[in-house]
Amino acid sequence: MAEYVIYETVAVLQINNPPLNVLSHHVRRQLMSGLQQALQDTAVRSIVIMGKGQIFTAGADVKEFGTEKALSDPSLPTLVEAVAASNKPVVTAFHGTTLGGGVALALASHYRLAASSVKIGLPEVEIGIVPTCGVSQRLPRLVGLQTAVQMIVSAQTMSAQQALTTGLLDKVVSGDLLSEAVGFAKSVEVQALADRRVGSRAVPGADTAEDVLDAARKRLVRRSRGAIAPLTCLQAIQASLLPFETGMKREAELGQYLWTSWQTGALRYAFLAERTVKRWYLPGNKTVNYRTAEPLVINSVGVLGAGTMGVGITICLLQAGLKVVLIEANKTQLDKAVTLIQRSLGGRSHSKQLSHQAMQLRATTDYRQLGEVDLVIEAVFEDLALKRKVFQQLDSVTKPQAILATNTSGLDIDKIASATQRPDKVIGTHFFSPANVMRLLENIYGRHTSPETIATAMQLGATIGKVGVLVGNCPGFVGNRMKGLNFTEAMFLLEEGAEPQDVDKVLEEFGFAMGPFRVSDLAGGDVHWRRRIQAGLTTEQGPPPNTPLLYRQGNRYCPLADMLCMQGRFGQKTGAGWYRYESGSRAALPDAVVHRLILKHRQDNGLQRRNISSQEIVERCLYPLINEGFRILEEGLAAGPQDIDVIFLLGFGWPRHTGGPMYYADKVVGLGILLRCLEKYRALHPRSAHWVPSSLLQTMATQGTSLTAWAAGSRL
Ligand SMILES: CCCCCC/C=C/CC(=O)SCCNC(=O)CCNC(=O)[C@H](O)C(C)(C)COP(=O)(O)OP(=O)(O)OC[C@H]1O[C@@H](n2cnc3c(N)ncnc32)[C@H](O)[C@@H]1OP(=O)(O)O
Repeated sequence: MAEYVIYETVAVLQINNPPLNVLSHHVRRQLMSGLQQALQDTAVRSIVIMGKGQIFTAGADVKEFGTEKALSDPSLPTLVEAVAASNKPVVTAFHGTTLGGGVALALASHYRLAASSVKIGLPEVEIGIVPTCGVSQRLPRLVGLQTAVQMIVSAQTMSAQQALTTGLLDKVVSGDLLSEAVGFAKSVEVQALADRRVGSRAVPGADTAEDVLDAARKRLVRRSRGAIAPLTCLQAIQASLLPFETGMKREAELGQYLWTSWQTGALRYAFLAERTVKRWYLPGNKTVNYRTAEPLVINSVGVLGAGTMGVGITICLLQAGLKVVLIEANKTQLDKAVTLIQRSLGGRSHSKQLSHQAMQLRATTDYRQLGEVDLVIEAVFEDLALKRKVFQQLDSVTKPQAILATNTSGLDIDKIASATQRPDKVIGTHFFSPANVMRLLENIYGRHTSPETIATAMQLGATIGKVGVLVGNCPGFVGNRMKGLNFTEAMFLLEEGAEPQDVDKVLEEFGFAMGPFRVSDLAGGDVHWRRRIQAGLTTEQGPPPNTPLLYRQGNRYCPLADMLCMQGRFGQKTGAGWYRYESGSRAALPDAVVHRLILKHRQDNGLQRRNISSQEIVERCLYPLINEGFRILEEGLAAGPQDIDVIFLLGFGWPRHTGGPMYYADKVVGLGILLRCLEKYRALHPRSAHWVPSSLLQTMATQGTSLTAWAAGSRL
């Protein structure tokens, strides 16, 4: 609701819709009625709009979007324009976070005041819409084009001080916001309003406008990769150079275009999915869930292994204020890791000026130092036998109630847990590299993992700023199990006529930051080569004895990646992989050696080259992965499609504007079309089991059920 209180001549409208004061329909109705009451009351000479509780407002109610309520009277644009039309001065005073629609109200007001700790932002582009309600027209008039572009297109928040400097705020206050705002409102009651109306001003620096817009356009064309909101927002900003009323019309047209686009639905879904997965439950037993399981309190964590992952994990833990004991048998490696960690946390190594966070680190070669920690994250080399040995040791040196987590990207959690006497306290915590940057934490429960252990791992993820997604135990878990198929098909496309750069280009145009071959070169081809060797698919010398070159373990197999690795071409780190890299450069250059290798492979094996369309590249690389997602749901290894989508959005750079693989399949491709496509490729490639449609997909496609609607209904 919104409260209405009079302080002498000032009417204060306070938004009170906890926790985030979103501008839901009932709030807008009360704000509008408060505004009208204040305008009619002759004793009222000025109006303050502010918020109660922790923040001013998180903006429009995203959960109303797509429903009638979003447009119900008064809509946000109607309310904002009523503020702009007020003939009594309106002062908006904000604190905490002020986003989207809150900024729109402020820009329509005559004065803007904020507490010094405020963060102001326009996240609309992230949910695929234009900042309408006059924001795209008033903001450039107030702060100039350059800052407006920066705020609207980057969606980054601005501090109170920055907002004051740019002219967005009239005053920053440090005392009690209510009394400051009331005092300020009184002081402006006699001031003329005409030149306080932002809409009546001209955009400053209009003479350099074209340069600013051109530069922004060039940047966005490069970065947007299929997302339509950023460039549309830029067009709206450009319209601020027109007379205000014409610009407002243009803003409305562009706003409507995005409001009804499929991409805004996908982006909104992504926003909500990231929050939904926090409400975890076991797919096979909903009684075990975030409400019923209590996490243990974790104050100190042991990290075992000071390689790249161990260092990244340690940084996250220290940044969250936890105490960390870092164990590494190799002293040189340990010292190197400590320097990296201290540097990353802003402290200087071997000096007394370590940051407070860095001082919470104890680095040692002695396992016994793990005796008092509440939880250990093992981050040693990805080798089952090694991990089992390490877990046996951990079991003997840690206190009995300590949780033992393994940072594995695909090994069997149950096999690791069975090396201990406490399988109920063993869990997988799969961090993504670089661990201190990537927001995803894939938590894997084993057969014996207790609800308390799961709750603790999920809580730890939240503490260190990650989005934890709970999944079941299977080779590769959810992320790598699905992702592997994408690379498999990408290689088959090389056999059939494509070059690595063709495949990468199409998938980058689809929205991925990097195509599969560039990703492979970045990650190091040897990582997966070792896994294929472990799985018996290949050997360091080539195919295992008596094995056909193009078939392994009953399925079609492409040996090209193995051939590159046998030549020591592991990717960027060796200067050559699917591409070549000039010394010190990360630019992937098409390589004639790879071209000849593919050509020879095709000739030697009688593989016919044909032209492959972009559409086929997308279908071949993405549909098997999606089909596997359906299998994962069918097998009860993920609670819902949101969990899978969040893994891909945050862990694998899946383009956010498509919502994630499962949303994309459901809402963009359509399950019926997906099924027919899988069947088509299954007929063409009968030796690839991943083209066999999952039964869940078949049922849903046949019954015309929507996956997202089905999932929303089954979520706790
Ligand atoms: C023709 C019609 C025109 C209509 C005009 C449309 C105009 C739109 C302008 C806008 O205002 S668009 C909306 C802009 N705002 C956002 O995108 C909100 C972004 N929110 C955030 O960044 C964060 O939530 C936060 C505000 C920084 C707070 O972060 P925190 O980590 O503290 O909390 P969360 O876990 O993120 O959220 C808690 C809870 O609240 C829900 N929520 C957050 N923001 C909104 C919102 N704007 N609307 C509805 N609900 C919101 C969030 O989903 C969580 O709830 P859940 O149940 O756990 O999902």
